[in-house]
Amino acid sequence: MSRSSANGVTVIFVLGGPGSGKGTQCKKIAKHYGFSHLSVGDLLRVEMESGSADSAMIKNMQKEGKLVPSDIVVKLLQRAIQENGNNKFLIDGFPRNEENLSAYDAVIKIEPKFVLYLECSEDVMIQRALNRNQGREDDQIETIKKRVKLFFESTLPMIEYFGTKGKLCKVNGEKSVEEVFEEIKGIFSSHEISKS
Ligand SMILES: Nc1ncnc2c1ncn2[C@@H]1O[C@H](COP(=O)(O)OP(=O)(O)OP(=O)(O)O)[C@@H](O)[C@H]1O
Ligand SMILES: Nc1ccn([C@@H]2O[C@H](COP(=O)(O)O)[C@@H](O)[C@H]2O)c(=O)n1
Ligand SMILES: [Mg+2]
Repeated sequence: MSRSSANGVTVIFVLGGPGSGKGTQCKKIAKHYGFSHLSVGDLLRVEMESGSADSAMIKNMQKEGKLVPSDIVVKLLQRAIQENGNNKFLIDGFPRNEENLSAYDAVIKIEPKFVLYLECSEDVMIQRALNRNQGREDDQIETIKKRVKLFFESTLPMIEYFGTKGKLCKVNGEKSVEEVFEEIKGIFSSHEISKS
């Protein structure tokens, strides 16, 4: 039995390419529905700045647009969930590939209620990431292109896998922020998740 049904913890995976709006929408969902937003990219950035043994490796992987080994990512995620008093989590930017999902299933084991996918074209992703202006070292054109390529090669097949399991909820991420959020509210309502 999944832990979600065993102890009432709700997890939603939020996926999409770089710049598709995951962070933007997660902040709105968190505020509206009382979820805790765990951005795996942000957890890695915090770990990188902590000066831990993995700092240099994480910095290098992010700069190169590559994925950090799943055991490290899942440990950070597990700690973030355990330290948080909430029982409702949006996991943003995870799982990115099959290895991520296997490590999650082995350690955290909370079946996601559904997977929210923000679909965007490559051109829109690239323009948004380039214009983001948040000082991210990986928001420069060469790295963005690598991240987009990795998304199509490794993450999209995962997203399609969730579709075969009946877990996938896709929204048009190219609409305005408010229009995307309206679509998301419809999805939450159909899963009987109400405003906190
Ligand atoms: N629907 C939208 N329309 C226009 N701009 C948007 C929309 N959603 C997000 N943005 C803008 O696009 C940029 C990227 O958004 P965001 O940081 O939410 O993407 P992300 O999916 O979290 O990307 P990453 O995977 O790189 O962290 C930000 O500058 C944000 O303000
Ligand atoms: N599951 C993950 C998620 C992220 N990373 C690394 O962090 C970078 C930024 O991630 P965003 O979700 O904020 O875009 C990403 O390019 C990877 O280097 C990861 O390794 N594994
Ligand atoms: Mg983000």
